[in-house]
Amino acid sequence: MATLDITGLSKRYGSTVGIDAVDLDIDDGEFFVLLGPSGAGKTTTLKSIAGLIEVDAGSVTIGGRDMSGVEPYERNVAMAFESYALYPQKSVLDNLASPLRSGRTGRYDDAEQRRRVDAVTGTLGISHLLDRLPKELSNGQRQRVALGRVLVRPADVYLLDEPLSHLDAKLRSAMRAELKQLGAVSQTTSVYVTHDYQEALALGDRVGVLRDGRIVQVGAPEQVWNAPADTFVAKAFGQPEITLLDAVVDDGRIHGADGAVDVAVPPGLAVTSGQRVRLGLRPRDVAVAGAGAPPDAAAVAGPDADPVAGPGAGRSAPGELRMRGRVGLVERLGRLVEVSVDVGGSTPVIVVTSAERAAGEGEPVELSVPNHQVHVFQAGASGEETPRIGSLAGATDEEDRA
Ligand SMILES: Nc1ncnc2c1ncn2[C@@H]1O[C@H](COP(=O)(O)OP(=O)(O)OP(=O)(O)O)[C@@H](O)[C@H]1O
Repeated sequence: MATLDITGLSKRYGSTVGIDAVDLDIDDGEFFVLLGPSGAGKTTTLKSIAGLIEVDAGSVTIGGRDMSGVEPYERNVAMAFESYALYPQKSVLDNLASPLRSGRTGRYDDAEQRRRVDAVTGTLGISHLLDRLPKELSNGQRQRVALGRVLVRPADVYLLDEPLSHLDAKLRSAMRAELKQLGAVSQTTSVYVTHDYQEALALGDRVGVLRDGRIVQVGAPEQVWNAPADTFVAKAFGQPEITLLDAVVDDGRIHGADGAVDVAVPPGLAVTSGQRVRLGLRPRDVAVAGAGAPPDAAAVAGPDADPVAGPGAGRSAPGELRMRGRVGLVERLGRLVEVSVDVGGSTPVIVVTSAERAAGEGEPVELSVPNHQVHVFQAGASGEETPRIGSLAGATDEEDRA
């Protein structure tokens, strides 16, 4: 059990930035997830903590002890790599027990060894494989044995690098649910690397998002989900990606998507007249109010409004943003469908909805999004990531940013 503090950690490989001034304070017993795309610096961070690479600057402190100059095997960290290293000539049981037999991390009699091995193999679903050799295992089974080898022995910190990446989706989600329940994991400070946002949200006590070697945001899963620090984080969480609509602030209102969006600036949102912004709408937060006239169209848009007038601003009900549009592409995703709705402007709004609620291609629809789920970001050049300013929920805006 130990805290893990990382300060100003930097590592270059020639001219390539591995990590750049990474700071993290991880609590004793915390399960911390590092999320980022390929090449973001996740593995470099883990290897730096383990002492497997020499960093250019910064420090790693485990349990209050500075690790500068401390050899990897003296750091009392256990690391599981995505590429699993197992002894090819040893059985699964012997592979799992070998960290307990080395004597480096304490002495365990046969009964204790067996108890520890049983605890991890039960959770990892590999109890029936104990007599096999690594070459007699599938990749997913091999990966679980490699993870078991790490978790079988007590350590101050577990470093887990995409340890479930070779499992199919179903097994992976079952396994991640159980992984955190495992006594050793729940009690040990752990850093878990993934590029799968669902895994990060499901597992992390907190999540740190890495981009180009830098930490962009650290927070509890609901914080990074509800208040992404910038468009990069917003895009990293959610599939399909968040839609970003260009808009502009004018005379106390936000106008966008060629008139489809017209909404008052909520109190507390720090924007000024003339400022360009981006409105972020997550596909699962957007509801299709109905094809053609929604049942409550008269109440929402007034008796004179034409609900099938095509793209244009729906009058927003209190608490939500409404937009009219026309359905473009409809793509089935099993029970759900992904619908692309042209609301005017150059960017379609992507909606994920149930097949029953989806309108057909070409049909007019009205979309609605709760105001607190409409994220407002600064505008930027194409491809540029920009910070979040807040949301359209005036009342909860301060809370969102806290
Ligand atoms: N040994 C090395 N030599 C040169 N460049 C390296 C080396 N290891 C990593 N890099 C570079 O450093 C950057 C960060 O790599 P790192 O492996 O930490 O990323 P990652 O987030 O773990 O990626 P992935 O998800 O693909 O494993 C990348 O640009 C990578 O190409």
